[in-house]
Amino acid sequence: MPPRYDYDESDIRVRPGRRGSRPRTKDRPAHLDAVIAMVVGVDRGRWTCLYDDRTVIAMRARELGRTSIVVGDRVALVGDTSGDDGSLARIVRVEPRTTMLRRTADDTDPVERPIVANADQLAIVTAIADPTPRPRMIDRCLVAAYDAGMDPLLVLTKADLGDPSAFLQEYVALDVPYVVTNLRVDPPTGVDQLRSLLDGRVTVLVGHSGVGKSTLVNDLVPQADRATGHVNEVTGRGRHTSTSTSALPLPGGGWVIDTPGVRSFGLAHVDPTRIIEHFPDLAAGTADCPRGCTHDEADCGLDAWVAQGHAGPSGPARLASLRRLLRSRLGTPDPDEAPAEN
Ligand SMILES: Nc1nc2c(ncn2[C@@H]2O[C@H](COP(=O)(O)OP(=O)(O)OP(=O)(O)O)[C@@H](O)[C@H]2O)c(=O)[nH]1
Ligand SMILES: [Zn+2]
Repeated sequence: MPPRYDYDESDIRVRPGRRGSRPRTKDRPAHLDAVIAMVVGVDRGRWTCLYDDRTVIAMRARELGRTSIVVGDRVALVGDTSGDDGSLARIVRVEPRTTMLRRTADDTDPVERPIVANADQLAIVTAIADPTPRPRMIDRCLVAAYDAGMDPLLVLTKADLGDPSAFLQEYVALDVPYVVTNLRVDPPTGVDQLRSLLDGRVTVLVGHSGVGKSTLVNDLVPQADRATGHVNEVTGRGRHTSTSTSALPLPGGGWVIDTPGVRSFGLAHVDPTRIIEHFPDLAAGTADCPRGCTHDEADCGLDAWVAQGHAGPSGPARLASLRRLLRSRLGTPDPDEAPAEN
């Protein structure tokens, strides 16, 4: 079998170039001299890449058209890869991706927005209080993680503000690993455990503003300097870091990728008939469903199954969450969900 490449739609759509002379995908030069770098930041048409411990700023080659290039992507660079001040390399190719975390603006928006490539873990960061946990947002993130082929991880912050057991009880049936942190004690608790869960992996952090993501990242990556507004040494860009996605190397190996601004996941790209598969605690309960059950209808077998306690104490809430998601996905907006932000 030929290798599968995760080409963007702009690679396969045959459309004449604006001047009619742009090379087609198959005619692209091979760029045998290219080096492979990792994209660690994106800002206004410039990609910050890490190659051989050098931070190289690059632009996108014209021949790539509108191919999306996101943090985590492995890219082929040509031109000036010195990383010297003012130097600019050129991205000529995006390597095949192992995973792609995507979202849409809302549940019916047809435009997919790729967020991060090649990450293998999605850390869903929630505060025990301040701000109040939003279980449906967490369920959405879980669906996004499973759909992207990433392992979810629950990070529950601000343990000084309340008892996490009730919250965790909601997710026991899911078998999702979790860690509880408290940075208001000396020494802070949970951070070492979190560090070991991130070790050697590429983890994307998502969560609402104020849950303590930046504080955690600063703890995990001492030179991260998140959200201070200074030029960031690792990403090399001068923009206020908390407004752009960036990948930071963990001292113990692996990467942590902070995604400020991703407050919600639109899931228009997830096939509604597959959403149930992303609720592993409920999926087994569909055995008694009628053929083609949408799981949001009177005959659905899930009601009885959940009522019998098979999905644990959180079953009813999770079933309600599944149905909200299905309705939203099918175009009935949920008034309680905050609109997604870019
Ligand atoms: N009580 C308590 N507060 C914490 C803890 N960790 C962080 N905070 C505070 O929570 C507030 C928000 O933390 P940030 O790290 O800025 O939160 P964030 O998720 O990065 O928010 P954005 O930058 O807006 O995306 C800050 O005032 C932190 O000091 C904790 O363990 N307990
Ligand atoms: Zn059903």
